[in-house]
Amino acid sequence: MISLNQLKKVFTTKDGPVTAVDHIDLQVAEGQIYGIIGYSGAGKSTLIRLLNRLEDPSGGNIQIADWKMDQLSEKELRQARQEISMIFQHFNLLWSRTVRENIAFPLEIAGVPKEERMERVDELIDLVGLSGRGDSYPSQLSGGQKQRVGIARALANNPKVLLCDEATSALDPKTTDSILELLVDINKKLGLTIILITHEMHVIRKICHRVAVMEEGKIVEEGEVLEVFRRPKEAMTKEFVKQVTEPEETQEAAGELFTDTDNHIVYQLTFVGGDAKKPLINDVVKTFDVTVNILQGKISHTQHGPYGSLFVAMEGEDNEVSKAITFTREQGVEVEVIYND
Ligand SMILES: Nc1ncnc2c1ncn2[C@@H]1O[C@H](COP(=O)(O)OP(=O)(O)OP(=O)(O)O)[C@@H](O)[C@H]1O
Repeated sequence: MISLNQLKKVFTTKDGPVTAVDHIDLQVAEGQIYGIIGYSGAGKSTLIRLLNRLEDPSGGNIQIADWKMDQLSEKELRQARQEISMIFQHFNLLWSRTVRENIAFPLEIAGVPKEERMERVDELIDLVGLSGRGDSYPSQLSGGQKQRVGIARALANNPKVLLCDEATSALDPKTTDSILELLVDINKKLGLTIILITHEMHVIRKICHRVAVMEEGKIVEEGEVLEVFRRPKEAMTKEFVKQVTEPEETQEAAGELFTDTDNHIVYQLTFVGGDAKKPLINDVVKTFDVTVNILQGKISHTQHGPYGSLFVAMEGEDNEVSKAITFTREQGVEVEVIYND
């Protein structure tokens, strides 16, 4: 659905040129929820704004559905933008218009007759869970409800692609989850391709099928979400994965627990998919002469199945511990030493 080839954006500033997007190649399949994660300044917003040509590229190509986005006339761009919608961090609603009128706005621009427009608006209000709020003004809505209006408006013209620019960053965690669930719901119901940018790994973990990690305008790592969680390669990716697994807290806890004894090693075991359901610790202590102390464990759900992280301290003769670790790895579980006093 989306193909980027050597995409580049350089801004000219008074301090000289700034390369915000640096020769990016990217493919997104139809129906995918694709996440782009990076810290502030990585170039995410510029990249997403290039996709619908809110920014003009300095080089490279952008293909979305049948549109060669970098080569369109003004008229073609207007047509293409009906197929490529966007939602924003601060919703960008029209404050003097009701919910119904906000959602109807893109239909008015597209010249949809009034009766058809009203029917479509009612459908969209139902789809995003805003029944009964059609006559409210944005100022009378919560943040989550405002974003629901943004989503309904973005879906009005039956787009093929939805771009989400930090769409949940202004929302509290519970509201964030409900908006993410709505995005998954419309992805499934409508087969819509969704690209979202975020600085929160929780958002990627919860709804994305694939993820790209951005740093200094480049994509430094890309892959299926579960695979990236299981084996993050780049330092930047490992930092983002930590946002979900919380090893800092665990390291602190391990330090506290084991200051007075010696020879303790804390391991992080990472399970994905079906591995998360195996009674692995039970098998380890039955098979090898080791004791295992569980410090912290967590299973989270991703779009491709469960992802689990378990922090354990293991004690025993070196030989037995080493055999237990080899056995664990043979079960498809990643093992990493995170604390060794
Ligand atoms: N219009 C502009 N003019 C000049 N420089 C810009 C412009 N827009 C972005 N930049 C620069 O491009 C780089 C990437 O910015 P961008 O906003 O795309 O990053 P980001 O990852 O989205 O970060 P944030 O989440 O803070 O917006 C930054 O160095 C930024 O200062």
